[in-house]
Amino acid sequence: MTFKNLDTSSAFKQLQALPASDLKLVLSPDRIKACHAYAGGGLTYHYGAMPVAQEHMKVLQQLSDELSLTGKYQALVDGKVMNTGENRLVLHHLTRGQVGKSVTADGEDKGAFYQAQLEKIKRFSDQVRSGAILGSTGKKFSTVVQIGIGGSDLGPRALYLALKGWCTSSEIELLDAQFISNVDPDDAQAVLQNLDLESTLFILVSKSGTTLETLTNRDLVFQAIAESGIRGIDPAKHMVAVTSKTSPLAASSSVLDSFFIDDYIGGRYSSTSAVGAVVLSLAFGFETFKAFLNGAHEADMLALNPKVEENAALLDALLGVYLRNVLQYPTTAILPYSQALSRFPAHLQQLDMESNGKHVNRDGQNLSYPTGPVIFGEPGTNGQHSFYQLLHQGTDIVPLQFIGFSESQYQKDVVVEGSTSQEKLNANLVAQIVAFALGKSDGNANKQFAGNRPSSLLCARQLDPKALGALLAHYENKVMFQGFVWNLNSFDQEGVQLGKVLAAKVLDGCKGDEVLKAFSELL
Ligand SMILES: O=P(O)(O)OC[C@H]1O[C@](O)(CO)[C@@H](O)[C@@H]1O
Repeated sequence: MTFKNLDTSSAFKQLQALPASDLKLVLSPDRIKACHAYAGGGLTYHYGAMPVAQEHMKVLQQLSDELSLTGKYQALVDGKVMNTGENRLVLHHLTRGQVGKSVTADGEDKGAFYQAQLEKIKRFSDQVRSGAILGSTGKKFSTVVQIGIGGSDLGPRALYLALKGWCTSSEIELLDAQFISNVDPDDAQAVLQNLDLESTLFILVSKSGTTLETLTNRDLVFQAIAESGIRGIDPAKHMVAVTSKTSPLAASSSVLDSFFIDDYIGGRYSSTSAVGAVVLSLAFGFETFKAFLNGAHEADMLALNPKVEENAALLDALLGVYLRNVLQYPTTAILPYSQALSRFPAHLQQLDMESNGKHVNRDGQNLSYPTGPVIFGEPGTNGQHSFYQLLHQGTDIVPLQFIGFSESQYQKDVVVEGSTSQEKLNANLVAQIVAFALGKSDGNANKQFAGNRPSSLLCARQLDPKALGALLAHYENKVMFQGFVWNLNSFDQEGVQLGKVLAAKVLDGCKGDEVLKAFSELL
């Protein structure tokens, strides 16, 4: 398999020569109906409002073939070392099903290892939810609190919020889930002050077992339990750990139980491993979590298809490359028209920017072309009343990714002025796509909308566990394919180390560093 930089690709040179399609001329009902690809879990990717024509699609297929994008995905799931920076396999797909060959590493079958952890999580969550496992003072657990940061927080938190409404309306018994991530002591305090500690189970999540924020928050929790004055409460019976077998946390005796991941699951790709499985199975029950995994696995299987027009994640990735590297747009907005996805853009920020925010290729050589875009987003319609002004009339063009659903989760609605709230929500979504694409001419320049602002849409009937699993996997696979196109390693994160090292130096008295000292005296 050959790895080469994007600027050495002949298909990429052809792509650069193709002018963008003028959306104001090409957007039509036929085009909207024709331009879509199934993404799994009932989710469909629509790209009619992207500035590309049949010639672009032909060249994107050539680019995909020339760079062996699906071949690289196949190699990844077959167990080739794709995290070159850390010399590790990349196995998060295996946490939701077998996509490639069986993979053996560290003397064990990795599929069997993830499956065994999942079965252990099923047994544990069933026992907690049924009351077979109780808190140390005999109370049933009603709240779970995840303590973790980055990938040990953002994905599970976003997914919990995404499915809470669906589970409630499906009459699934819920355990309340809360999250503590920031080392700001006010984050932990805001959660701790409202808890009934006797009926709370804490989930300490750190793959490395060394993340200072997480260990500090664990100690704040232990301190709160010690200071609670509750007779007979045993902190060790109120905490479980999710970590890797090689981490310092693995041997801890101060937890009720431990669940394991390994070095082949990157933090930001860990939502489908024990990192997400424990909290989501406890909160919603294992069956809901399993349905979510099935949605993700379906998307993973679809992503193997070498035909670009039939592979939603690959197509989304390649269209993103066209926007980033040919049209030179530096930003992408993620706009879910679903309140349940309120934290999903925050998860995608880590997924995309920690993966592809790189300036060297997988061999450590400087790249001469732009890589991962800046990602930001908010749920519509709230965003419309905030930053959409710049999106419509600002000097930069920001490509947009809309996410929408025909039906709400709670299915409780009201008709006001002839339409339900869900109809109003989706009317806004549709209106925005068209407003961005077609614009509006006006004699008054202040009221002029230039149009030609590209967008895509991921939509399904309802945000249920399968659709959510497919949505998550769609983005993971998109980011992976873009990393292949840019010839970088999407699976390490050296860029977050320097700040950690300097913070430790500050805590250690700055060690003679005058610049650090001057700044530290400000606070
Ligand atoms: O699970 P851990 O080892 O505590 O790491 C937390 C997070 O820290 C990071 O390494 C970056 O700071 C993320 O990639 C990761 O998700």
